[in-house]
Amino acid sequence: MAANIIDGKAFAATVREKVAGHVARLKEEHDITPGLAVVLVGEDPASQVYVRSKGKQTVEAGMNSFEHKLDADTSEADLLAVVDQLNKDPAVHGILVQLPLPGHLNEDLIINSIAPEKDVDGFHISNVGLLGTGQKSMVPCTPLGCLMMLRDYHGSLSGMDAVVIGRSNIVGKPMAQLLLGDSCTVTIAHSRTKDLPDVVRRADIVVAAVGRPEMVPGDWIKEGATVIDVGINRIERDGKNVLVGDVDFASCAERAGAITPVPGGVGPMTIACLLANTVTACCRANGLAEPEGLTA
Ligand SMILES: NC(=O)C1=CN([C@@H]2O[C@H](COP(=O)(O)OP(=O)(O)OC[C@H]3O[C@@H](n4cnc5c(N)ncnc54)[C@H](OP(=O)(O)O)[C@@H]3O)[C@@H](O)[C@H]2O)C=CC1
Ligand SMILES: Nc1nc(=O)c2c([nH]1)NC[C@@H]1CN(c3ccc(C(=O)N[C@@H](CCC(=O)O)C(=O)O)cc3)C=[N+]21
Repeated sequence: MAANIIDGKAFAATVREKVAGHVARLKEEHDITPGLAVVLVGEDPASQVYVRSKGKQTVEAGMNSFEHKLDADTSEADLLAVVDQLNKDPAVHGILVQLPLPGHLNEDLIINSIAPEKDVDGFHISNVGLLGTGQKSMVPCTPLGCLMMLRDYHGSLSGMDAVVIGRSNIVGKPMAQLLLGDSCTVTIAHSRTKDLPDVVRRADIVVAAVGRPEMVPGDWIKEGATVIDVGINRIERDGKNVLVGDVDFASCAERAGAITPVPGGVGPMTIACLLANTVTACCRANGLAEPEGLTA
């Protein structure tokens, strides 16, 4: 079987269009412009690329973008002060602190200092708890983007067997919560999982979020399964720098029913969902009805 390619890039463009529509309506009817603040500590080149692309797309959607670039040796107290200032700023509806942070900074402490209602990454413990108990929260962008593509492709996910490979707080765990919320039977696999190939072979839905280039080969994939590749790995191939996912695309596409490519799959959806979360946060902050179809 040759898999259907799930075009995350095109899907993300439709999400951004919806976002832009809501932004225009907020301006026209309420004189409100949603604002997203991104805090980048240090000069990690990949982070800089991502932050730039996010800022550009925020402005293209009609929103305000605020960028705070801090030195790699910024103290915890100084970073907390920046977050505090953004928490208090009424023009800022969403705050994202780019991860990973330099080693001397306590990530949990910093993330939990963000006002939960402005935490558009959905990483604050309050949002994690709300998501885990099925209450209204801010939903992490990458898992939300994956869920949107899965729902769009399958309609209902109810009763499907899903395997999430990876148990990080930013991707694996919230992804598993969302799939559970949609009534999948969910398995979370990780580096200590016994017989990963066997676990993956049972899955109707495979979400790979490992950070190991092309780790999942096609012969682990059940015929007709849906494969969502979250991995973003820069490797050198034939003397060139290329971007590959956590699954071996060519062999997985031979067996899967549908698969997301890298680049052009989950990545663009992540940024689109960040914009969507910012609009959602802005509506909630102003007591306005939330846009439909932009949250989980
Ligand atoms: N497209 C996008 O928008 C985004 C992409 N990413 C990408 O997704 C990938 C995962 O990111 P993230 O969750 O932050 O990564 P982490 O490094 O935080 O987590 C990786 C997970 O994979 C597990 N793992 C590692 N090796 C194996 C193995 N051999 N078999 C099974 N499981 C294994 C680890 O297990 P254990 O817990 O036991 O160590 C861990 O739970 C990366 O490539 C990252 O770049 C991340 C965020 C957004
Ligand atoms: N607080 C925080 N929130 C995040 O959401 C967050 C983060 N920190 N740190 C880093 C990871 C990674 N991440 C990506 C987003 C988009 C692409 C993306 O758009 N990728 C393009 C390719 C881009 C390229 O060519 O490099 C694609 O897959 O098509 C990739 C990776 C968000 N992250």
